[in-house]
Amino acid sequence: MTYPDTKNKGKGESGGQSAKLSPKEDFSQWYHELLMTGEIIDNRYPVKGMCVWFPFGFAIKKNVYGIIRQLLDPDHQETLFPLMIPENEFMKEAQHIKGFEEEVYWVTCGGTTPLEVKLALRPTSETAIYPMFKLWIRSHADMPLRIYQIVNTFRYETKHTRPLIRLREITSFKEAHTVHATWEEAAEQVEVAIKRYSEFYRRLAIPFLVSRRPSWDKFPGADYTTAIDVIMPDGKTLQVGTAHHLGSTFAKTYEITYEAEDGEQKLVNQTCYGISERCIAALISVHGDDKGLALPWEVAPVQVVIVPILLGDKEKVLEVCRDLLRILQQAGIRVELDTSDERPGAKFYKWEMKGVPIRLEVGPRDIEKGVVTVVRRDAEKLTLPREGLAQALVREAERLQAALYQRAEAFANSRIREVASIDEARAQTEAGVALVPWCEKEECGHQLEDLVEANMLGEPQYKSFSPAACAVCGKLTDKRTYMARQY
Ligand SMILES: Nc1ncnc2c1ncn2[C@@H]1O[C@H](COS(=O)(=O)NC(=O)[C@@H](N)CS)[C@@H](O)[C@H]1O
Ligand SMILES: [Zn+2]
Repeated sequence: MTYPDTKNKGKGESGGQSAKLSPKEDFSQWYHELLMTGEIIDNRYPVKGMCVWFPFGFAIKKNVYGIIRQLLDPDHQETLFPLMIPENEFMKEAQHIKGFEEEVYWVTCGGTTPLEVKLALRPTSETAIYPMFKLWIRSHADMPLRIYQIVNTFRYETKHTRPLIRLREITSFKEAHTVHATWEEAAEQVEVAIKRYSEFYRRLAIPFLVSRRPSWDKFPGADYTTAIDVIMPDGKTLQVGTAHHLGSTFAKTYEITYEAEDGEQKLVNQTCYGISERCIAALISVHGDDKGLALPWEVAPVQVVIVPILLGDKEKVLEVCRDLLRILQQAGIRVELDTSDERPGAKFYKWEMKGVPIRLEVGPRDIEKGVVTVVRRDAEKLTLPREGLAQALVREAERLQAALYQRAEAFANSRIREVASIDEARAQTEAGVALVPWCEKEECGHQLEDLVEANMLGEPQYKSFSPAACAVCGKLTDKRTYMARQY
């Protein structure tokens, strides 16, 4: 399948390569162009905030979400709830929790027949799932209950929409919902969720921040929200995962109780935690460079591409390449042999742009010496013997993983700085994250956001700090908040 616009896009008139776009120079243009030329997302669908997955992008997503399933399946059960939520159930949330009534889409008729009861398209599924939890939970024995689903959800976003980042149809919304007998057990589950998300982003070689959101920015109906944020190439942050302690708020609204030992009905405690395709936006943005995508081995649809250098005895070169293809396939590696009639240089450009972790070049001289030229996407070039090549490539893949993480970590660390004053925080959040002393009083928090003109990501988790003066009121505090501009 060819996508005419993507093939020609990215090349100048001469068919050469376009002026190299760099994520650090002009992130937004680089990002939008790469989604097209990298055949990830086609943003030309005629509904605002709704996009099409190209097959290559979809293959990346399948591998990425395969990791999420691997991390959740040992102690969660995957399931599926309906897309549409009856108004009476949805409005319970709107009355009690005032979360999503401004973001929800409604279905009001079937064909030409008006519906008795309007149906909401799930913006997230608490109001679809929790009436069923009321039926499912009877006693202690039914808990802990841990389910998740990976579905599309719909939010009438009024801010600027952006592919993968701010959508009106979120196509790959992984939402987990858990039920516990006590508040403490639910709190433990929030920690488990953050640990699984941390493992997930580490396997994508993506560094991240973990913060407790300020009370005014938690999930509607939650006791607290812990969020995972990634620093994007332009220094703004992207919220790529959230875990919410819901206490018994939804249990009250949906009357979810269990019979305790003493025979009385007790309200349950709940959590929910979600990741969307923003994780793909982070993967593309954090590792991408002026050559295009750079994909970690574990999620790359094509892990190794073989480019024959057709000089001298062409048939011999092709025969050796086909042999290599078979050996690597048998070793379980996702490998392609590019026998198209483009010049090798154009092939190098194409496969680098698509983020292929390792390229093999095989020419007559390599064959003479029984070796292969190996080019890792982070530009490491080496020569390896054909003997034992598959194992050697897996080792190179591990080195690439470490190199990608180190490159990303160095960038992220360069964009975080501890500051003491509001002016320093303003300067730092122009294109980065400021770590600001904050006494945790709400009015100081609101003043901080107003005067710094950036968002509070909240209190860094798993870190402690020495006393410093709150940047607003001067009170000594060992508390800090991250601040940044957010997508
Ligand atoms: N419009 C959107 N487009 C893409 N991703 C989004 C959008 N809105 C939220 N997300 C992502 O989805 C994650 C979960 O959304 S949420 O509102 O924070 N949490 C919930 O909906 C809870 N029910 C947990 S599943 C967010 O952390 C964010 O990464
Ligand atoms: Zn203060």
